[in-house]
Amino acid sequence: MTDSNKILCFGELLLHFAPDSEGNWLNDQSLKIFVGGAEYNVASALAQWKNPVKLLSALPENFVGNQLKSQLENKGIEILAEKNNGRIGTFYLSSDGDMQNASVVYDRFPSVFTESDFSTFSLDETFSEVKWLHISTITPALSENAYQKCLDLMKEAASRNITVSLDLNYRSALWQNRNPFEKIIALMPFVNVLMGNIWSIQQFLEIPVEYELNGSFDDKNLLKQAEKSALEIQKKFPNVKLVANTFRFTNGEEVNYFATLFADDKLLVSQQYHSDKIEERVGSGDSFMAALIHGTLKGNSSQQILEDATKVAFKKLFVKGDTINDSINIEKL
Ligand SMILES: O=C(O)C(=O)C[C@H](O)[C@H](O)CO
Repeated sequence: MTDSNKILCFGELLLHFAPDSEGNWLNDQSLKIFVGGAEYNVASALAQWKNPVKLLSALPENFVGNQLKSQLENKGIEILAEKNNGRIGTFYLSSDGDMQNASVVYDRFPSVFTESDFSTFSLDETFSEVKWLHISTITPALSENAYQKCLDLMKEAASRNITVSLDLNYRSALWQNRNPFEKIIALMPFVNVLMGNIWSIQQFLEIPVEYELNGSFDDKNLLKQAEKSALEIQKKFPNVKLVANTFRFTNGEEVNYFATLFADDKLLVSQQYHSDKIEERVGSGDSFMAALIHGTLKGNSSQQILEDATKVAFKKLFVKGDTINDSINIEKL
């Protein structure tokens, strides 16, 4: 029997158009394009660190789809691609923009992913050699089929003893006029590793931020709240073994960054990082998630997992594009 050692990620592959914010790209007739998508970003980092990875996604049946497929394969990502005549989803975000605010323009409805019924691959094929499943809260927001597939994959993973991770990343443009609570709460019983922050936990799981916070990154109440939220999560969902929180405080170009990990009934706190100038606001959380998966699968201590993931995520703030590059080697941070 072959050992199960693959990480399966499920999510939409996107093209990210990154114009400069002054609009010079129009005169220059030149636009930066990155390949993105939260789960793809995780898969890409994991593959770069030599983990066997599969991505369940969707690709159009045209040369764009074929070229993307080759690109992924060259990176060492095995792709299970649903196919139809749709187009690849895209988003526009200027080179200094932030996914979390209104500056992102999505153009992904419909797309080959949002139109898919995800029926091409059987569960046996999808889960063959898999030991970890990763999904983010972006995917269940995309279509009823995508949400249903998240639920089916998570249920199946739990029944096969496959670890399940969920990144609680909130994209307001995707949940307009909808409360995500009901959908996300239905996924939670199958989750073992959760990543987010005290505010996304409040947003998705309705576990409130109760401590008064003064807005500064060294407010001790942030830690008290991180512990309280994690305890509450474990009370409601005992299968959750790890809860990671990232704390990114940006003020203009300046950034302060640290993270926490609740593991074995204890809140661990990482080293703090500071820079006067942030270079890239996209993909840092995804690189944190990838490092969390990598370190857990390697059997590293919880404190080392946390320190490595925090350092990776901080370094990603200086790497352009949605994914990490060779400058971030988790074995030599
Ligand atoms: O917003 C989305 O749906 C994306 O997946 C795009 C980005 O790559 C992702 O948000 C970065 O975390």
